[in-house]
Amino acid sequence: MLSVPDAAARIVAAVAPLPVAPARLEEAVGCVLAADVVSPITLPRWDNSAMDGYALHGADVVGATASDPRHLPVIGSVAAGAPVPAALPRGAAMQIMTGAFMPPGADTVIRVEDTDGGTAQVAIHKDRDIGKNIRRAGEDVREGQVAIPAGTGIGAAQIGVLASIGFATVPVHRRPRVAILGSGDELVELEGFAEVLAGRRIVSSNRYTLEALVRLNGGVPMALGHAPDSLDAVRALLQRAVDAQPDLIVTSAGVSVGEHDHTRTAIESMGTALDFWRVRMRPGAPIGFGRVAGVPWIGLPGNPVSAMVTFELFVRPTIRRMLGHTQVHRRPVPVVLDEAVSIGAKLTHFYRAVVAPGDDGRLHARLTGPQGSGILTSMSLANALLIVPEDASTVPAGETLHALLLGEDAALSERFAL
Ligand SMILES: Nc1nc2c(c(=O)[nH]1)N[C@H]1C(S)=C(S)[C@@H](COP(=O)(O)OP(=O)(O)OC[C@H]3O[C@@H](n4cnc5c(N)ncnc54)[C@H](O)[C@@H]3O)O[C@H]1N2
Ligand code: MOO
Repeated sequence: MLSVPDAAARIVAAVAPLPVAPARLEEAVGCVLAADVVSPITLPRWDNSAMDGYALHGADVVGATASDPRHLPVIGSVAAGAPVPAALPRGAAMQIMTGAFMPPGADTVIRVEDTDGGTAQVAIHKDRDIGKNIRRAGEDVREGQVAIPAGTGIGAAQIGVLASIGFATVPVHRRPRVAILGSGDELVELEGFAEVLAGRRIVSSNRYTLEALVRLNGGVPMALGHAPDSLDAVRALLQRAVDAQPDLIVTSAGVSVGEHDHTRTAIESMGTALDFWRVRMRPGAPIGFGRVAGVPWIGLPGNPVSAMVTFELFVRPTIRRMLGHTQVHRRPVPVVLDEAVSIGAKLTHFYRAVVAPGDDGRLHARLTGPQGSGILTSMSLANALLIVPEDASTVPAGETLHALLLGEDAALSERFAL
């Protein structure tokens, strides 16, 4: 049985970033830039005002105070979007709005709060901002400069930069199309909820969690439903998945040792050997990896928590690698245990936990409650997976272990990672 890091490394090494294609800027969020983006323009393009106020020559208002203001004639007004104004002579002021061109000659904008007056005459009663409140041409980006380097993940800020320098499309690695399929006679999708009410079936929640996880991580989910528990049906569904030409096939269930666990057998019967099956972890031990008709396949266990945990550890990094990310794994953060934890088997355990900063400035962890791998609410309450090493039978409260932060709280990792 492989360790978790070895298994993850093996899967990630077996895939590569997908081919590069232009994406519409609006659709590029979550992708990775495949080439340096060189700015065709300088930004800001011209010196402009950072404040609403009066443009003037600083030398004209030296020493201005509320009790000893400087009075200047206002010779015009310039708004954002208006043409470049006339030059400003000494001894005069021009009303100016945030973002408007600076009139040539002016070296200062005094904000409106530090003035009294209007459109004909202005009294300046503070000289604190002499030489200030001007956004200089080129202070953001310069023409010919790499505005965003290849390999950068595209978030909202990158979208903003790319838009402001005129990129309507950007070169990115194509998003992986991920086929999601399940198996089990007990399953229905939501349309069949009456069967659940009648006590005969359960909802195939994995179909929904895996689809959401694929989407959240930048892939394109293709939910292909589930097959009944027969080798032929599982094989037929796998063939449908292959025919849909995905970049990755993710199955849930059918990888354990039960009489109805057909996924592995089906895969093997389709002419491909498994690369590995089983990892020294709980939940999720029966995870498998291989290829079906050349398409990488990750076989997740059916238990809903196991499917989610193994997705985080194995599928997410695979999607990220295909998207072109270099940092594909979550970075473990040290956490202080607020309760003792113990493990039953010599396997690395991933416990659902709530992690939050404590008064000591460190992250603290407590479990979400019962940890059965069918208890999906334990996952919905958690913002982290607590990693309990296989050689630690009991770890007392107060000790430090590591955790993987999930979802929105993953951003905390950067602050607390070692
Ligand atoms: N004798 C043994 N039995 C089991 C072992 C073992 O080592 N020896 N391992 C257990 C562990 S751990 C896991 S995890 C499961 C893995 O089972 P499979 O991946 O083969 O999945 P199934 O047996 O079909 O289902 C397990 C469980 O999950 C539910 N399920 C399946 N698909 C879905 C879905 N799409 N949505 C929601 N829930 C689903 C299914 O109803 C079962 O309750 O095996 C243990 N057994
Ligand atoms: O490994 Mo199973 O995934 O514990 O529930």
